[in-house]
Amino acid sequence: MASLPVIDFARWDSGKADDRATIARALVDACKNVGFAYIISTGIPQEEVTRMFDWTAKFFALPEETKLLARHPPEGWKHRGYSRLGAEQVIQPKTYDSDPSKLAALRRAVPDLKESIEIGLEDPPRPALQNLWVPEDDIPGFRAAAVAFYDLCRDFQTNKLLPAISIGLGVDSDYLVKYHTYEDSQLRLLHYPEAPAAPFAKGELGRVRAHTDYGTCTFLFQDDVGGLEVESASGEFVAATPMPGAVVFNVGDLLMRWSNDTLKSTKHRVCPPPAIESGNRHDAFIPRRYSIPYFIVPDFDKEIDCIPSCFGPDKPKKYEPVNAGDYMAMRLNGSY
Ligand SMILES: O=C(O)CCC(=O)C(=O)O
Ligand SMILES: [Fe+2]
Repeated sequence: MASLPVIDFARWDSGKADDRATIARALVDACKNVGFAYIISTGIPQEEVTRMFDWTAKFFALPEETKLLARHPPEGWKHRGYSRLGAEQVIQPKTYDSDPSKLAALRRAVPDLKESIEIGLEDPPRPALQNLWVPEDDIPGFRAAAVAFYDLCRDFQTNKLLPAISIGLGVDSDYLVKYHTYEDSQLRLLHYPEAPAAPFAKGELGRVRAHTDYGTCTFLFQDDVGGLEVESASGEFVAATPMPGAVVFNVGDLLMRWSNDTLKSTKHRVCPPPAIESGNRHDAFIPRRYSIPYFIVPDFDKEIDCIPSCFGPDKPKKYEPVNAGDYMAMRLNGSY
């Protein structure tokens, strides 16, 4: 049995209200009870996913100095471009009010060994969020392929996923879509390199430490290596084993707040898979892994106040309204 609920979007395309309501209910139940699900039949063709993994491998195989031509800016909120090994450290502080040196100490604690490139909308309204690309000649076709894949993800976001969550919460089907109109959402290509196993076994290095995602929600493509784990209600981490053809979906902190804690943003982490013994030639090593998450984030100028169906006389609002951009900047700036 799958470790997470499986939500099948196949019948969404029938266009019938009752088919859509059934999917919406199952998805929102998963968001309330688990905060995570596998989604199948997204409509994103599997050949395109495979092709994007091929591009991902090709991109990370470029020399470091080439990748650094698209270097991520030092400010975490300008979340575009290439972060080399160690540049970004996902942290989960109890509070963000504390002094910056405490955040820096958390980032250093058990460094995550990964590199990534963040891709957003081409020609965004805010120049600070312009995509950063390596020169076309260094990897011809990569930019067009990444932009086309971003558009496939955005299409699933706008025409299926956000409407389903809205319907499941009992608000208009375009309620959430209206907050995500000019796209601060971001596609991330991630590479966890092959590495000697010993520092991982000793706890000196990790892949991604336990955290919750920041924004509205995330869906993720993973290869067949494994390592993603999701915290269960009893506090144990359970493997989100790769399921061919499925994306792993999860609720982010902003949607949890927005829904007055009706929907759950659940902790997850990436652990190294079992080490591979390679005979006498080398020490044991952990295999490389690629993953491709797509983070759905509201337009930065939108005010996020409790979703109307999520509060009432017996369920008062728990949170003040917050500006989406201020909220995301607080979280993203802590990671760099
Ligand atoms: O690579 C993965 O499977 C998960 C990555 C993740 O949780 C994140 O980037 O927020
Ligand atoms: Fe995450």
